[in-house]
Amino acid sequence: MASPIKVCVTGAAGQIGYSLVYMIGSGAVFGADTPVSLHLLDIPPMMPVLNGVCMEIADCALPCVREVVATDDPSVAFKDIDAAFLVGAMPRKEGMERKDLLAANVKIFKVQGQALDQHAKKSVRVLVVGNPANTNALICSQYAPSIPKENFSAMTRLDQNRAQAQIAARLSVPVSDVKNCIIWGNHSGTQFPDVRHATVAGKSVYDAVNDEAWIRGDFITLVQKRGGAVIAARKLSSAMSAAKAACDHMASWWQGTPEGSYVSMGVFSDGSYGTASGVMFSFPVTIKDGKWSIVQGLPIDDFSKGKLEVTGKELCEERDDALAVCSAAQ
Ligand SMILES: NC(=O)c1ccc[n+]([C@@H]2O[C@H](COP(=O)([O-])OP(=O)(O)OC[C@H]3O[C@@H](n4cnc5c(N)ncnc54)[C@H](O)[C@@H]3O)[C@@H](O)[C@H]2O)c1
Ligand SMILES: O=C(O)CC[C@H](O)C(=O)O
Repeated sequence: MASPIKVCVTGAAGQIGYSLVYMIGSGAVFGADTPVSLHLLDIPPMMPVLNGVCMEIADCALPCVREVVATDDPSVAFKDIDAAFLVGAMPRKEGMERKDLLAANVKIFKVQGQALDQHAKKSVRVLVVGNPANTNALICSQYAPSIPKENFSAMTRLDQNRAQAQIAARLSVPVSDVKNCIIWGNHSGTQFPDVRHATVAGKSVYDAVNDEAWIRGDFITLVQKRGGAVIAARKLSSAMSAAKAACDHMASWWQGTPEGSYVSMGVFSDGSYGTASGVMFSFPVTIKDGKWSIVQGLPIDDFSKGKLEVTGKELCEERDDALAVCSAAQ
């Protein structure tokens, strides 16, 4: 076995953390032959709970787990790490607005950006899960200027998984047959789940579904509102599916995308497809040797263009609000 890679999970005592640390420890992300050193961060009042999580990790007897570091100190948690899952943040509860969440959470990502800048490897790959994920990833990157901005990403893989699962259910096929559903823009109610270029067992999803009104209507709304529907049902934010998606995202980033497949990731926008630049916009990407590239040249019709504009506008507004919160906090 190679030497362990250092993987940090923040919010490790929380709901998503509980599923995520097991999945990482089981080898599902970095490979069954890759040993990991788990760096688990949470806030001081959660240390007893985190201690219980550590006990359970030990009791899982996972061959990949070589070391567990549990701490409330970001300088310890981020020391020389290769990969970070930034989950630690407040989830939205029923009745809470997105703006309330932004004000509460964005400051965490400023502080963690600064800590990553000082303590992590410059090659660290950072996945932001905590909401508002795209804008938190932007702020984190902004406060970590010594780390390339390409090393920061936001999670929209849960939305992609949700979209692919809905298409599979509609067509009564295994979800593994459905590929290349795209999530454009923000991980929010303005995201654009797009199946124009998706395939089912190699054929066009659009043709197989053969119902444009559904694809442009109920399907989009269902995916956009799925997180809220889970909160309404569970009285808690999605956790198992979020942890699975975080693993899928990091596994794609680490291991690359298969030929002909792409995945959706919130990444620093260069203005591709006429989108807002300077925000973390979710695009279809391919990944090779640890580097993502935005898939270029997909035809975009007027309907899609309108959707890209709406979600891009929201991301610009969130960025401006977040920067105001961060400068007020100085
Ligand atoms: N991007 C997505 O698709 C997606 C999906 C689901 C949930 N989320 C978001 O993930 C976040 C976590 O959700 P959860 O259900 O696990 O919440 P949770 O409340 O169960 O757990 C969050 C954990 O983060 C910890 N925490 C808070 N501030 C911290 C800090 N500064 N440093 C380290 N840890 C800190 C808390 O103590 C808690 O243990 C929320 O913001 C939620 O909205 C995102
Ligand atoms: O707060 C929300 O509405 C969504 C929570 C989470 O990001 C999800 O998608 O399940």
